[in-house]
Amino acid sequence: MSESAFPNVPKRLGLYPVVNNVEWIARLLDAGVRTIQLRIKDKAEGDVEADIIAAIKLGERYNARLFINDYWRLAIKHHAYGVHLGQEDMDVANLDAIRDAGLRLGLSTHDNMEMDRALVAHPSYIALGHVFPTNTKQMASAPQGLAQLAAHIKTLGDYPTVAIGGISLERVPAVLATGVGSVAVVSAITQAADWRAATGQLLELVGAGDE
Ligand SMILES: Cc1ncc(COP(=O)(O)OP(=O)(O)O)c(N)n1
Ligand SMILES: Cc1nc(C(=O)O)sc1CCOP(=O)(O)O
Ligand SMILES: [Mg+2]
Repeated sequence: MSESAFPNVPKRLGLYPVVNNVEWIARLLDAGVRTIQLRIKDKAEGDVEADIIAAIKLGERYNARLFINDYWRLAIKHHAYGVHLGQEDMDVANLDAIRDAGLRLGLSTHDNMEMDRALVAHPSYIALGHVFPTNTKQMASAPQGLAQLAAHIKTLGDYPTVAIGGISLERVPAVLATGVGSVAVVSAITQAADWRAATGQLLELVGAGDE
């Protein structure tokens, strides 16, 4: 792995919905979201390529920061803003190819060891999870909680950071108090009784991120 850094992202990426289809990307960009992730799981590349192309086009139209989860080859091929990868993904992805193509990279971390490993790659941002229990994804580790999150944010200093996992609207103020630059959510939006109202309230609290 080379020692060069990935392209910068703003320190504050703001509200960061993680969604599993293009319809959500379209509605959330229209609602004012400017950092977003397309997270489709466990499909063949040929079955997701059209959705990835459509999501990237939407991201460009709204001048938004669209990250593609997992499908790094397609993200490179179609010039996405960025890619999000987990620790296991790092074992198989070609990080040099992602960086050489000029894409930003976000990496997941869940503890000190994973943070150290991620930092060696000099990603554009570090995601820290899961903060609270979550029903959206089966996690191998325990929730890290707010105190551990705050300690990690302090260690990371000026590095762009994203908190994820079990973050509800009610929990956002405490999460922001750790100094984290971005709040990633799935169910707080996609399972909300009124997604538009939830997104508006979340944007009000977290912001859409810096330019
Ligand atoms: C912003 C953000 N943080 C963490 C993750 C989780 O990524 P990963 O560990 O690779 O797990 P999957 O999402 O691929 O199941 C994420 N997607 N986004
Ligand atoms: C996709 C994902 N990754 C996590 C991590 O900790 O790496 S937690 C998570 C799911 C987050 O969903 P919700 O906002 O509904 O809890
Ligand atoms: Mg992954």
